Amino acid sequence: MSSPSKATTIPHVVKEEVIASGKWLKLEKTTYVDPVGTTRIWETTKRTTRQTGAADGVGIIALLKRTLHKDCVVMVKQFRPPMDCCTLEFPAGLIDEGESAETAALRELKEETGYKGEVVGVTPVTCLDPGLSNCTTQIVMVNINGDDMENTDPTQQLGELDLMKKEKIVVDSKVYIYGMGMSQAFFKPNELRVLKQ
Ligand SMILES: Nc1nc(=O)[nH]c2c1ncn2[C@H]1C[C@H](O)[C@@H](COP(=O)(O)OP(=O)(O)O)O1
Repeated sequence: MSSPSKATTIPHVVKEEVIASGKWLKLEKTTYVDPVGTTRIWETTKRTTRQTGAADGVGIIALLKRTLHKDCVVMVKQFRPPMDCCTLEFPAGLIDEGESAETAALRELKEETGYKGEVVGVTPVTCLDPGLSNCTTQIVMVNINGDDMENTDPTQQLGELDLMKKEKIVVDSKVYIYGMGMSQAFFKPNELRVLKQ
């Protein structure tokens, strides 16, 4: 006997109301219709800085390439006020108005690490924490020629917050997942065929 079928509908947002707003973020009450046709409420955070048509920011996977060295993935350790500790992250930042993801990536990489890079790839717009926020990012792949004179003694241009010292470090989930993917591809490539391609 087949089970009674539930009515299905295309889920969609009906209304977005701002509950609180600051300089960088706002909290909204999102009224939406779920897949079975029930009207519900979701609490949503959004950035106030979003530019039309673009992702909010970029994340940068930068490979430092030097003669006679293994390639290194460049990461940044910085104090993050919402976490009240330092985090280990890929270099990242918000896209400025009128800026492309590629330009933002090279600018942020220079600011946060001192390295001058070359873009070799960029993802489509991806979401970051969709149960919490509509925040989006594009991941930009960058190569750094570490033999270039410009990249032999890189100097960071960090803000005040980045220089604060704290012991505890939380690893960004993107870094962790990247590490697990690399580990899987290297040590157990046959267990997940998609990683072999
Ligand atoms: N949620 C935020 N709250 C703040 O009080 N300030 C914030 C938020 N998000 C961004 N910013 C400020 C902090 C920096 O001065 C600029 C640039 O940020 P971004 O490009 O994201 O750089 P990183 O923080 O290094 O990723 O905006």
